[in-house]
Amino acid sequence: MADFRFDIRPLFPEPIVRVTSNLLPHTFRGDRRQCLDATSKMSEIIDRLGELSATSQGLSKPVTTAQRLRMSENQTIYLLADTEAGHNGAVTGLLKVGNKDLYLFDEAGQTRKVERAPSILDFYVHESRQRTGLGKRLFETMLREENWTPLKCSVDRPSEKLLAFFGKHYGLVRTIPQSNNFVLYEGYFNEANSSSGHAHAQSSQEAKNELHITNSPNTQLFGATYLGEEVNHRRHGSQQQKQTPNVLLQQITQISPNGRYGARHPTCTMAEIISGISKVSTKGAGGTGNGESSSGGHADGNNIAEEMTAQMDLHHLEDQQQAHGHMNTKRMDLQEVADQEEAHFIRYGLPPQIDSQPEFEPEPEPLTPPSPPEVAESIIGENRRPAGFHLSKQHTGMKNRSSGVGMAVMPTSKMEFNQEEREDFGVVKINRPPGHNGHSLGHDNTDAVSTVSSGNGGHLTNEGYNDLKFYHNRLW
Ligand SMILES: CC(=O)SCCNC(=O)CCNC(=O)[C@H](O)C(C)(C)COP(=O)(O)OP(=O)(O)OC[C@H]1O[C@@H](n2cnc3c(N)ncnc32)[C@H](O)[C@@H]1OP(=O)(O)O
Repeated sequence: MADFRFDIRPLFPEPIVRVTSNLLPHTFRGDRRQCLDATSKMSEIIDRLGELSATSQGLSKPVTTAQRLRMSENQTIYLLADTEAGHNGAVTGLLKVGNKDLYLFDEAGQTRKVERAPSILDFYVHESRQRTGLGKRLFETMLREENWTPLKCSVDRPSEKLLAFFGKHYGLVRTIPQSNNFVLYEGYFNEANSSSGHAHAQSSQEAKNELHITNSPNTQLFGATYLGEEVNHRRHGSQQQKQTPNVLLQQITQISPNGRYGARHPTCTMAEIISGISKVSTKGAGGTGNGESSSGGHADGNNIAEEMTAQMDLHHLEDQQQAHGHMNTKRMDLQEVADQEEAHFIRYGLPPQIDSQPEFEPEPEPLTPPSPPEVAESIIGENRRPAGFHLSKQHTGMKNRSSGVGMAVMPTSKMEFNQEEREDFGVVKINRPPGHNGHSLGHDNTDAVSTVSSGNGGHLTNEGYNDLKFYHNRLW
């Protein structure tokens, strides 16, 4: 059994506790000092149980760690303890669940995207207590708390023991073949079987949007967005689209890609900054100098500065928390992506697939003291001088290379990628509506003629588009 050098009983006023990203039992009440103590102990418990589970499943690296739970937004761990065991009590089981966006085959072999699918991610009962009903007890508690049914659970690469467990306790035997590592049981897509209504609503939404997807790299990268658009277009015609211009935008938001491409990004990204610049430059359309640009965009510029200051305050707070062992920032850099791929390899012996959505979360950055902040240079017209505030590396993107780049290439309302001809690397057309060639500087789509740069047009391409290289060099 998993016993510890400390008394686990204060952490387990109930035999089963629920732990989320704050690493505290759901029952926890205490002051700051007690909170730190509890998170540290809970981390140790989760790490140990995660290791035991990995060993039991023959994995070389745990799927469950405290650090990963801390970095995840929608995962929950249920821990089962025997407070009577030994001097300090013992922890006997762990069940990690979460919601995943999955591409799944239904019984007819059609691909469906299911958002926030209830998923069983890691399940372990100590060897000395297996087959005594503890697994069922833990699982039933989880079902109650999450308001899930066994049939609606997708199971991430179940072991033989877990398959037997589902068969014995819930009569679930017949699975729907999948191309990824998740196992679903027949009846998963039957709407009548939806317990919480969550999955039901999902299916209706899918049917509405015709979310059958192709296997093309574009679909994998950008999701099924344009299929929905096409269907909408065919069904309702372009008039409908004009009447509801944000329907497509909404689809783009809703049908975001999953896997690492769908990972939440920090709000301060190069794409957003460029987008902010475009807004500013709109005011100075046709202008050629700094004066027009900055005066026109003064209010927006202030807004951006305020926003960045607010974010800076927030992240400064996070930096302080990091120094105290509270790493709540959700960041992912290239090393982390590599780590996740490695974790996937460990679990599956396969390279990760975009739509398999295996259980991997962004690894946190190592616990290091916050680096000295850098002074950011304002990018807004005349305001291009050292800002009156400090930005951390996170704001400048120095440590967020993958996230920043990800956002930079994600289709947003401000960026499009329907290039009609080959262009130089690093050139991004901003807010050029489909079908427009955007060659005219006098065009009313003023975002495409940003005057935020130095005024001589030196940061526009020959064709009048913002040159990403310029912003890249300024910001990164
Ligand atoms: C997504 C994932 O996490 S996959 C990994 C699942 N975890 C593991 O394989 C780790 C090792 N196994 C375990 O930790 C446990 O066996 C669990 C979590 C699967 C089940 O917990 P238990 O406490 O054993 O479950 P519980 O006692 O409620 O139910 C027992 C039933 O589970 C199945 N089961 C449990 N252990 C075994 C086993 N060694 N061999 C075959 N079936 C088993 C059987 O159906 C068993 O019923 P039976 O004893 O009548 O045959």
